[in-house]
Amino acid sequence: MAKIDLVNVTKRFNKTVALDGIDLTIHDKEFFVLFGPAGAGKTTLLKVIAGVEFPEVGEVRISDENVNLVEPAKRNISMVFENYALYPHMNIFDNIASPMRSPLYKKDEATIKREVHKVASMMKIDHLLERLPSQVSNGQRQRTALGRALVRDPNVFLMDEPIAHLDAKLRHVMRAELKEMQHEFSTTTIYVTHDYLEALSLGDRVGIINEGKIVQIGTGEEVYLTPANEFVARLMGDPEINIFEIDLVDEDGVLGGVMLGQKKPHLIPEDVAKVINDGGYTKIRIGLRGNDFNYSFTKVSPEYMDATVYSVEPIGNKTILVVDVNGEKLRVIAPNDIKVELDQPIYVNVKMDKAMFFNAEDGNFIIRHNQKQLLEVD
Ligand SMILES: Nc1ncnc2c1ncn2[C@@H]1O[C@H](COP(=O)(O)OP(=O)(O)OP(=O)(O)O)[C@@H](O)[C@H]1O
Repeated sequence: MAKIDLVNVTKRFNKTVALDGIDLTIHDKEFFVLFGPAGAGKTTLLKVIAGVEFPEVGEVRISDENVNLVEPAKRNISMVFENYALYPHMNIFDNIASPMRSPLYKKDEATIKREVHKVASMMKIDHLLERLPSQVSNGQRQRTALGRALVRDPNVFLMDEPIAHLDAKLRHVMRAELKEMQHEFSTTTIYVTHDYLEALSLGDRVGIINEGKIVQIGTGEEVYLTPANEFVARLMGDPEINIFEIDLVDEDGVLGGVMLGQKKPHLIPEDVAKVINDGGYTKIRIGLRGNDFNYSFTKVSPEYMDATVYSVEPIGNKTILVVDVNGEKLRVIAPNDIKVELDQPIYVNVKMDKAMFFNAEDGNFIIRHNQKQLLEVD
């Protein structure tokens, strides 16, 4: 049982502010994903919770107790890093058992045997217990490291990109397994990643961190569908979301947006128009993900904009088309069997009902169509 509170936590390394006044509560038994770009402060945040870095300002509380002065070994926190350090001379069983043989958390051998087998079966490595780390695969080594961290029954489980170095296929498998195991953990977990798919699929909630500050906290759906600002929108998704300016035009009380060098405005959905009008926003940018376009090789209607194919990048089960609309390059997702030539004419229309509207002044999210209903859907 452990709830974690960070209260105004600031950590500097000389002139670098790694954590800048972080206020954050992780609920008991929550699987919380910390997501952000390189250098954002993710690892430092874990280290402050583990007690291996000390914040200059602020408080770390575990289960409502201030642990600032509690040394790392006494916090009963397990950490798994990308570079799992297994003992090379010990077999998998002894590696997993090692925390339970340490003086601080010592258990009797019968308990150790039971716990190692339980965890090993959860990790699907129970047939490998006699082998040395050098005799198992990368993925199995990683599972051993996860098992070793789990076996101690820690109050808190900190994982720093534990599967980042695995190849894409194995990462996919491990991601699915971690999700399955999540229910069995029942241990408050903070999981660091810079892979947005991992963030979206694993977390009860996702916290997005940038330059030492928490930018947004929400469920995967919330941060994907309603990112707090353009920065979060750009982080979430591959290919990156398209964000460009539109000029608002009011024709007899109906709000439209002129975009991408077109003459005719696109109609802005009524619920969005109301929020934009009520908020007095004048400079707007819209965000559209790769799926939020229709395209055709014939001009099916006047709304379709003239474009040309700028580049074609097949990636597995889809193709990313970069199309040029009046000099603006848009990333559009197409099926992987699409037949297309460079510089070929193409006609593109935007799905305004999918567009996210941002305030161009500060990059903050304003609204999208049907927002409330979208977030209510399970
Ligand atoms: N021991 C240290 N000494 C000096 N600067 C440090 C130290 N540890 C971290 N930093 C700096 O603090 C900032 C945050 O680093 P941190 O490792 O927490 O980022 P991160 O989000 O985990 O990045 P990554 O995804 O690249 O691992 C960075 O600018 C980093 O260079």
